[in-house]
Amino acid sequence: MKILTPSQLHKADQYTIEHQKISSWELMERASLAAVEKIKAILKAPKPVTVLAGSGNNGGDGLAIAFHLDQLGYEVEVLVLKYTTEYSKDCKINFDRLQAKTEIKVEEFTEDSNIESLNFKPVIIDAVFGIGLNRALPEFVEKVIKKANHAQALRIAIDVPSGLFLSKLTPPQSIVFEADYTLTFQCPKLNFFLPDYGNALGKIQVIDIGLDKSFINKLDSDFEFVNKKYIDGFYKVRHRFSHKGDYGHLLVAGGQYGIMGSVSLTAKAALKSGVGKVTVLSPQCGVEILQHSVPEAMVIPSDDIEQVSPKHLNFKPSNICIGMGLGQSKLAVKSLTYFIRLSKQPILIDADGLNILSKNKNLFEDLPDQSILTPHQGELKRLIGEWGDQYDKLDKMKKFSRQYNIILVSKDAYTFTVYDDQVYINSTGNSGLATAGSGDALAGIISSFLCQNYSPLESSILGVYIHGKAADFYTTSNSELSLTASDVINCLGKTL
Ligand SMILES: NC(=O)C1=CN([C@@H]2O[C@H](COP(=O)(O)OP(=O)(O)OC[C@H]3O[C@@H](n4cnc5c(N)ncnc54)[C@H](O)[C@@H]3O)[C@@H](O)[C@H]2O)[C@H](O)CC1
Ligand SMILES: [K+]
Repeated sequence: MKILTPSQLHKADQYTIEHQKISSWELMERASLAAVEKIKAILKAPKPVTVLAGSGNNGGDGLAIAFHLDQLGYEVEVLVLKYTTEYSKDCKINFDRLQAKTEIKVEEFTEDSNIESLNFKPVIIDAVFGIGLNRALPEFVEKVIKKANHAQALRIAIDVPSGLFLSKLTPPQSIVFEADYTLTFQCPKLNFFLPDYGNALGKIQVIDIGLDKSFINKLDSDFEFVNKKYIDGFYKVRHRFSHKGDYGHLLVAGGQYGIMGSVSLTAKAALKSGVGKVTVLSPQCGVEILQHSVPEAMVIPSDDIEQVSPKHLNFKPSNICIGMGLGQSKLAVKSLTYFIRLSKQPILIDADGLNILSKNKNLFEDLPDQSILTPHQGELKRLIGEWGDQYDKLDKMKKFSRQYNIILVSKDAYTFTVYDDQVYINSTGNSGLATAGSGDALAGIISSFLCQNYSPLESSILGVYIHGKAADFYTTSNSELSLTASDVINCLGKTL
């Protein structure tokens, strides 16, 4: 799903209005009715609602939502935060409709209003600002939002949590509506996925309001929101008449004394993601552990008891995955160098392998094209250097990926896969993934798809997607904090 900018969305609005021969008010009504359906599903039963409405079209949405909730028997009150002298055309239509057709109490708030008397119902709907916010919130609006954020209420933002900027980064310490749910129209917005105010979004639900698809398809965007529809576009169905040779042979190289679980998780995750065969190059101390923990994997003992060492292989791996538990000793550096130079296919480098790369940048020249690096944020900083703000970080990631022709999987609350100036933002996963071994499992999953003839970019996008999907499956019946990397692996079979 393309991630569009506010100006692209405005253009799509206009095009749709002209080509579907509808009025802007009808488009607003369509959007608002769709939002009401989502609100009903979230609330499950009517609850008293306070609608905070602005005087622009986001406010117009809010007034339409108030009207339709009232028609459904909800107890609704409306607070209009009149931050412009005039209502937008469509907002005014909805304002007049409320006055004419309902008994709803509509209170107009301006900068001279007394905020102390303000109370909220158990559900607060934020329709104050949407994609049109272009400067700091008026002070009186800030005060109302701050009070709403402290109220004992369920908070639902319409289109964008008010106070969040979309066309630039929101200044630190800004007041932003802290939504439990954000119901956003047509596509998510890039700033939703940046850590600065990412927690203000709550659960994001995208509402397709029928903007003209042919127009949207022609729009350029560097950002793709990866959902199931996107995955279905390249996911391969297996054929009955196939054999394990069709699904590749992965070499996993890593582990050291006391950290054998890392490669065990990687090997298991690779097997649970469909690779044909896995061989682990393991320190001698880990051979028995691996034979017990992952009987489906073959094991080659390193020449060293406690660490991996360069090793002549008696088979040609389809792809190599290296780094987890590798350590950063001289021998580890030698091993990484050896396998980077041995591999003619894209190689996946994770964990200590990345830290070694950061300290031996000469190795980048030897990386096969479209190799995959899977750093968490600390490892990313060591790879690409410190960044200023989040936009600077995005630029640095794109530049790094282009400079070395590699796929960069930046693991975070929303994992960004970066290649060829495109950024693929994953839609699955949850906070439970912030747990030991989660990255080892991801490395195995992505490597597994590499061996199954997905392109390195597809392998990365698909691997990140099902890694998060497995975590989401687990947390449908378990808490996020109880999630372990083994749970992710055990749930992989539930993902596609
Ligand atoms: N295709 C869609 O996504 C549709 C979206 N709809 C809704 O329309 C809003 C966007 O409406 P717009 O009037 O452009 O902007 P806002 O309502 O977000 O802002 C109101 C207005 O206020 C002015 N303004 C901006 N910043 C400030 C400020 N800090 N202080 C005072 N005034 C400010 C500016 O002029 C804005 O225009 C979108 O989010 C959806 O909710 C349609 O309903 C359906 C199609
Ligand atoms: K809003």
